[in-house]
Amino acid sequence: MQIESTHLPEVQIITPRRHGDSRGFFSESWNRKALLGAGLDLPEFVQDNHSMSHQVGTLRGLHYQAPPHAQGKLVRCGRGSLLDVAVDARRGSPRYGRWVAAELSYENGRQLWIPAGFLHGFVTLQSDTEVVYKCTAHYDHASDGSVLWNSLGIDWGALDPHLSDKDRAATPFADWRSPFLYEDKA
Ligand SMILES: Cc1cn([C@H]2C[C@H](O)[C@@H](COP(=O)(O)OP(=O)(O)O[C@H]3O[C@@H](C)C(=O)[C@@H](O)[C@H]3O)O2)c(=O)[nH]c1=O
Repeated sequence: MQIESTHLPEVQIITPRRHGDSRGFFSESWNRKALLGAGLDLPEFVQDNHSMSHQVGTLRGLHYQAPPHAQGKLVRCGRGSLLDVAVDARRGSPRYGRWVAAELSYENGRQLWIPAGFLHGFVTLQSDTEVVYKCTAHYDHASDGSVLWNSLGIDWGALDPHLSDKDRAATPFADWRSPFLYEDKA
């Protein structure tokens, strides 16, 4: 397992080892003990999600659930590829509004760890891309929110993405009052 930091210190890229043989490969896609041993203290996961997007350029995001239902997410790709994006949305954070993007694909096996307090979204780079992710809180419809995908200067590589009605009508980042607060642990 390999752990890479990004320029947002709380967001990390985890790449589990793949044991390949003539049949294909085997991989431990989630191993709490191994991640704890590597210094990553991920909270308990309570829900797994799986989505599939037909079109290249399908964009889902930028999503969050407000506290007390805020979710941390461990995201990976089951089929195809995507650009996965996390945005620091904690008011008072020195990195408020900064974002990181990582390409996750079936081939590269990378996972992105996105803690609570960050917006999450992705755009698909291949047709029929499947995204699978573990969440630290259950879905709560009333706490669910979306920030407008193109209001942060993120380079999505797609100018006219396929969006849900909810995401098309989302609030621009500058007009949005984040429900997240930065707690400096230092
Ligand atoms: C997210 C979610 C949705 N749903 C339902 C609500 C709705 O009828 C249908 C589709 O929901 P959405 O349009 O919100 O799906 P989607 O746009 O894929 O939303 C997801 O996007 C990514 C980027 C995330 O980070 C996720 O947390 C989630 O917000 O599924 C659940 O039942 N449970 C869930 O956990």
